[in-house]
Amino acid sequence: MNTDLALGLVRVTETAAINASKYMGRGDKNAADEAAVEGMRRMFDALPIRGTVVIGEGEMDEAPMLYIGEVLGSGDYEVDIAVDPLDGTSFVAKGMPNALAVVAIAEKGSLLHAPDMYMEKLVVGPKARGVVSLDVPLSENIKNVAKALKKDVSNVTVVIQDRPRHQHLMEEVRRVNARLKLFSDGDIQEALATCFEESGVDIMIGIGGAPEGVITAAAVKCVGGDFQGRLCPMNEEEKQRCFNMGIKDLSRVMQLDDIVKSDEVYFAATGVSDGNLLKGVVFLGKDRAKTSSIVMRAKTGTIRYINAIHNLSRRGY
Ligand SMILES: O=P(O)(O)OC[C@H]1O[C@](O)(COP(=O)(O)O)[C@@H](O)[C@@H]1O
Ligand SMILES: [Mn+2]
Repeated sequence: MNTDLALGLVRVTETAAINASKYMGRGDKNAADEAAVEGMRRMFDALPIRGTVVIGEGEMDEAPMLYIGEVLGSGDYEVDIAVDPLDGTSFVAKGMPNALAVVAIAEKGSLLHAPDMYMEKLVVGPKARGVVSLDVPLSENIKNVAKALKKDVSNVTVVIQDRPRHQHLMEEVRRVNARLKLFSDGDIQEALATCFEESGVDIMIGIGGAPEGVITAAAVKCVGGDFQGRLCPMNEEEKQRCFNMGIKDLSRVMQLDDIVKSDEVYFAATGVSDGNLLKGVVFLGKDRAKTSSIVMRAKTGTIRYINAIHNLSRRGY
């Protein structure tokens, strides 16, 4: 795969982030999302790839752009694309921190092709790789992670999205006296934090979006952590959609290598509003904006932080 793609991919998330950040605090999550989608799509089309969206903004009938199956790019290098133009749409609408523009691309045929639905996820960092499973109780996973990290269980921190569907998980964390961190939205950023030791979180578990799951898996592969996922169809129609996309066994826990089959995978993210990992977009004077991004490649394990100052009028914003 062309290694220059890393910079090209950052342009995609930078543009999505700048576009979305114009909607900070306007109370309109759809407008923020649409702006991100437009920016992302435009910059994808400038890349020398022929990319197919394998998981993203919904299926063709329900999403005008970046829908599953959409082909992007102006070259012939074939890749799979997983997109979430704006993770944390409600953060942008409310003018809150932690919104990100994110994307992952990988060698053709290597990313999970699935509908835009829910997925159960379990994520840990590199030192706890191989010691957790979605098939065992959370309490057991916590104990195994404590052992792997050489920590007391009471010092292990589990991060969970604050939703009623996760009540039983929260109770289990409390029952074993581990630490619990809740978040309202944006599970990609929270999950990825488990792979950065200084973040102070060790395990992310819970049900969230499947596109976010595939993108998180790509990022986790780049940093050497562990990811497991299981699709959660909510009704017969969603089950049928999975079967139509070739997913036969819905009860099976998918391992990281099932979701991201190749090492030829890149992940890029740009902060829209300030977050744990990245700063948000800052507008400087009349026509400049500063962005902060991360881009990673699994094959080499390189993690790049890229700060950029954009001249908006010259770039045609
Ligand atoms: O809000 P729900 O239905 O619980 O879904 C959880 C999903 O929503 C998010 O919190 C926000 O996603 P969007 O901003 O892309 O809508 C995701 O990070 C998470 O995976
Ligand atoms: Mn999202």
